[in-house]
Amino acid sequence: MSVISTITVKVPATTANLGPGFDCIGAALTLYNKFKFTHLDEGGLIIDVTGAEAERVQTDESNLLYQAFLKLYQYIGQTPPPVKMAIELGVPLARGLGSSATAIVGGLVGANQLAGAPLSQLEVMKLAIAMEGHPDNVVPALLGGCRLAATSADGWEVCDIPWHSDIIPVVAIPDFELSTSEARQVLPTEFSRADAIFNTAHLGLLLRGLETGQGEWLRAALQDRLHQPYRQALIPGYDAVKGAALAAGAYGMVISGAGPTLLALVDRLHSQSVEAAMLSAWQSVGIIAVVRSLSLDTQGASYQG
Ligand SMILES: Nc1ncnc2c1ncn2[C@@H]1O[C@H](COP(=O)(O)OP(=O)(O)O)[C@@H](O)[C@H]1O
Ligand SMILES: N[C@@H](CCOP(=O)(O)O)C(=O)O
Repeated sequence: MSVISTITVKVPATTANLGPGFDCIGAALTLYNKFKFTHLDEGGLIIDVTGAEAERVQTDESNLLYQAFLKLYQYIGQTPPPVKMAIELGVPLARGLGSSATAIVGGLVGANQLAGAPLSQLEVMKLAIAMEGHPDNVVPALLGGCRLAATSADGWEVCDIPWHSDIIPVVAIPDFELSTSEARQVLPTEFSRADAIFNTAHLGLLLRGLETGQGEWLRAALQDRLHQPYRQALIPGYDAVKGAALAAGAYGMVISGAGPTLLALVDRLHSQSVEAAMLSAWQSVGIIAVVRSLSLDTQGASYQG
């Protein structure tokens, strides 16, 4: 068996929703999965996974990275080549940090490069959104930064949301999983006019708060009535961790994506005290967590080889 070509794709974790922006806004974070694709001259599919919780990732054709790889070849009307995929996990699985989006974006970008780049970045983005079912993880995972996606007559309009450099995202990642599909099942399908207005107003305020770093706007903006009230019960310790983050000086705390990771937005001065407070609040209810201050990834998916 010999190697025809290789490509390595690095994709950032993402935090979706940011409170009031359910299913439309997300930000790429400085935490990464790496995917190495080796195009072989013969054979079928080989998947090798390393990193924490590697044993939890499927190594057959049901693997999401491979499903995305396949999707691109189907889209361009070609047979996928024999391939070895080496997955280096840096993004924890099913924690609300967009691990599935890394696999979807990684598989599509890797396949596109191995196939000689037949698709534009916009076409890859559309395929990724269709696979994930919502844009708020895959768009920032592909493009980097904080991104808002809205449907348009032609598909999607995506815009870059300015993020003030003083705003630090602190993620508190507990040692239990919550699948996104499970956390979507608890959501109502209809909302009151008051709740729709509440979220519209708070998302508008959030965009200005992120851009300016204005503390009062951020403090008021990080509220939501579309998903968090229904998901909090799935996250033991939610109230304790939120209380601790706010008392330590965070602007606010929200569920990262569908959870269970909790995300605090904090100014530089308070990031260490907020980290410590969130960690000890979770410990106090018997949950082991990893808490980290991260930065915004501005590059999105990148590749070499
Ligand atoms: N690096 C990866 N390679 C292959 N599949 C992955 C990878 N990361 C995540 N997945 C798949 O996505 C699932 C988690 O998706 P999801 O429940 O949406 O959580 P998350 O919030 O992390 O995106 C995993 O159980 C696994 O099936
Ligand atoms: N808008 C989605 C985001 C899911 O993010 P994930 O990181 O948990 O996959 C939702 O809230 O369901």
